[in-house]
Amino acid sequence: MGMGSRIVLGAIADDFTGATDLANNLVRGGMRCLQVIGVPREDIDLTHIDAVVVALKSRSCPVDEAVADSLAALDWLRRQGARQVFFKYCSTFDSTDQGNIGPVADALLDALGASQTVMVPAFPVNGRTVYQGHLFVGDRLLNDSGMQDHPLNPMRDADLVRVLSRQTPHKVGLANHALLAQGADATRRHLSALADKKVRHVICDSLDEKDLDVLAEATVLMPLVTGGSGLGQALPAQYRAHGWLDTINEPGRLSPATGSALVLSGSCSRATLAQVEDFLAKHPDGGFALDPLALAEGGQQEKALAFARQRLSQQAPLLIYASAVPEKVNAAQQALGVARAGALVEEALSQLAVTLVKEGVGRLLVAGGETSGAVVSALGITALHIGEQIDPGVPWTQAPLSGREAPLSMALKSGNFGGVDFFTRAFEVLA
Ligand SMILES: Nc1ncnc2c1ncn2[C@@H]1O[C@H](COP(=O)(O)OP(=O)(O)O)[C@@H](O)[C@H]1O
Ligand SMILES: O=C(O)[C@@H](O)C(=O)COP(=O)(O)O
Repeated sequence: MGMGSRIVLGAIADDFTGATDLANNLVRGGMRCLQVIGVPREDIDLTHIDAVVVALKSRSCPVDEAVADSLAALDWLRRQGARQVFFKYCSTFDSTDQGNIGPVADALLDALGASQTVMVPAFPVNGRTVYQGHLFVGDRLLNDSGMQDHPLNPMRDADLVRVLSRQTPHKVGLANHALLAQGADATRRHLSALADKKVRHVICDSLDEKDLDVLAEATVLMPLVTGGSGLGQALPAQYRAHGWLDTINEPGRLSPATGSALVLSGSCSRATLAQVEDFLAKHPDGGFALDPLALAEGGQQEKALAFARQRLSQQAPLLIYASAVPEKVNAAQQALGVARAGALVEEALSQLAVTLVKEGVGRLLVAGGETSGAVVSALGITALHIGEQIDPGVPWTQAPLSGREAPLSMALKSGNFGGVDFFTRAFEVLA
């Protein structure tokens, strides 16, 4: 551990790739970080670990479940001695009017006996910024960024004070850019003046890393902070300034990667579609396309497995993907239902991962948040050590796996993250 026998930061993330994104930024800030999948049932060794991120699947589930799971994670993290708790949600504030961001934050504040928290979704390097409480993706307001059509959490309002006010009975306030420009002391005074007026949640502007540094300095002593992964990169310097954290050389050091390489993609996000296209342009014979309609008929998964075995025996680059343009996805969803189409793909990719890892795949890249959740669960992985960043928000990770001598190297890519050559460059970073 950092200094003494406790972890410094305990984080609760509402999905798996979001957890990896935060863990990645904590490592970049200089913390040794472990990601656990769900709340650990037994004691785990946290020697030489400064931060633990508990990955939940609480973004789109019913509010009660999200609250209960988050409180269970909080309880476990407090028992590990976490000095500060971080509730990580999406940099596009994915949620509905019922929740889950407001209710989870309220429950965590109550459990911690705290009266106020900040909401800092920004991730500037990936184009997510907040100005006057309004969330932008690149140069578009959130409600004009594509997120208005998200299948589970359509985001049709960019005014986060208004969005959050629909999710909590408590007062919501704003710390705007002009305030942040005055520095950490002025920001702290503003937060405390808002607290006197019973403002429980403060939406924070952030245009760039400088704003995030000010926010980290102003909030380091708060029991609970919430946001995207951007704030996660700024906090470790503050922990060091308080003497809670050693200076760590190579906080993201992993063992050498071994085994063959495989890319599995169940993401249909725009960035992933471009990455699939780029891979196929470079390796025209290297891809196998899955289709939910063919999977439902039976036989396609076996064909994919045979194809994979042949490519792997030649040590050739390999991508198995269900990623498809919206028209194709809609057609499959209309024929099979949204849930069944998704489940067929997730099941097929998970089973392929389990079989192929048993047969020697040791470097596995998975694209898509839900897809990553399904694959990681099917592999029985309970904890991921965080290593080197491939692109902002996506690191290599390593997981011990029974039946495998060396750990499995995995990269879990959130749908909209990563450069166009991600599926090939990721393995060069690892080499
Ligand atoms: N061709 C397809 N037709 C229908 N659904 C699909 C198809 N390909 C993938 N899916 C499903 O779409 C969902 C994509 O979500 P996810 O993996 O979270 O990606 P992202 O991070 O890009 O949102 C998964 O449930 C996946 O199984
Ligand atoms: O904060 C972010 O943008 C990401 O960490 C994240 O949560 C992305 O969600 P998915 O695209 O659903 O993986």
